[in-house]
Amino acid sequence: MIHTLTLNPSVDYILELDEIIVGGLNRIQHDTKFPGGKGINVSRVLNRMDVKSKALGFAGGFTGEYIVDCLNKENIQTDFVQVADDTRINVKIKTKTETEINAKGPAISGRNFEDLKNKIRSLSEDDLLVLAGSIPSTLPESTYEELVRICLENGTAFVVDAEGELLKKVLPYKPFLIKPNHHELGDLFKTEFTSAKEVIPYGQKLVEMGAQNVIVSLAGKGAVLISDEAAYISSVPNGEVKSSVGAGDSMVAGFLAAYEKNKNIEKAFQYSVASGSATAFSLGLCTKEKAEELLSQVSIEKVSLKGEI
Ligand SMILES: Nc1ncnc2c1ncn2[C@@H]1O[C@H](COP(=O)(O)OP(=O)(O)OP(=O)(O)O)[C@@H](O)[C@H]1O
Ligand SMILES: O=P(O)(O)OC[C@@]1(O)O[C@H](CO)[C@@H](O)[C@@H]1O
Repeated sequence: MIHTLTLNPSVDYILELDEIIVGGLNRIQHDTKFPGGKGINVSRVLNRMDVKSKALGFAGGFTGEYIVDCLNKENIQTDFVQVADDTRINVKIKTKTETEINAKGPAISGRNFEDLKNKIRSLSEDDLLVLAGSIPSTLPESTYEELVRICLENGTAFVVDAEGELLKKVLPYKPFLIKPNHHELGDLFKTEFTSAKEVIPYGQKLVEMGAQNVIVSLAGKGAVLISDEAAYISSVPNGEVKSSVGAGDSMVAGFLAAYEKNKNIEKAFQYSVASGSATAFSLGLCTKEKAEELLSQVSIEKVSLKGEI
């Protein structure tokens, strides 16, 4: 079974207004809240795609209760370690552009972390763990590495969607999939990208460092999948972006949902991009119907890594 791990979940509070006046009183036209955090978004999209998963992580206080309650109401199984402080609230401000204010998250005690590790220890080779998002500031940057070592011992495949050192440190353990966006990839290699093609050699470096499959998203400019056999460049559908919060997580969920059905990397990538765009074109996460409606607009070009196209 797929398990998602959100060490730093959030209540996402989405505020819509024409413009924001810094230093002034702003009245909101529309506001919504969602249970958020990257792993939780993956579980919610998987559920909409009829794939069962269990959401793990740390949750505390009234915000933690809200998240667990929302997930359970959606029939998503949860097994969170209860922590003393409140789960964070992240503010997403949607004007003509999108501004995100992500909080730090609660303190995690040594006991909390031990309890979480015991839950990861109970996974087997029939399970897959998705480790996604930032970690609370009281945990060290080796946290994901420590957890994927447990996965390796138990034969549990894993997927990582994280930034910087958190991501770099898990590569030698051979993640099945990683999904940096082009900014995160650029930060890793101290460079910038303007097109999908430019990303390929850097994706190949991540494959050499251990990743089995690398998806790099470039928002409206497309996406790339690189493995040790080939690279695929994808177009993205045209549409109006309503909120891109969770678009990357929807790509991970879409990829896993499709791969579980057909074991075909190229088709799973196409479904992944359609899912990402379906979320970008929605306020909140995509539905299966919306993702499938966009599928025919996602064209995939295979790029052989041995030279020919
Ligand atoms: N302007 C757009 N037009 C079409 N699709 C888009 C657009 N912006 C984002 N998407 C879809 O969302 C996917 C993920 O976008 P992006 O590269 O912003 O990922 P991310 O930064 O990981 O997302 P997140 O906001 O979840 O952190 C893209 O691959 C694409 O499918
Ligand atoms: O602070 P992190 O953990 O990097 O990201 C958290 C977050 O921005 O990611 C999700 C969208 O991908 C949101 O639901 C959530 O607020």
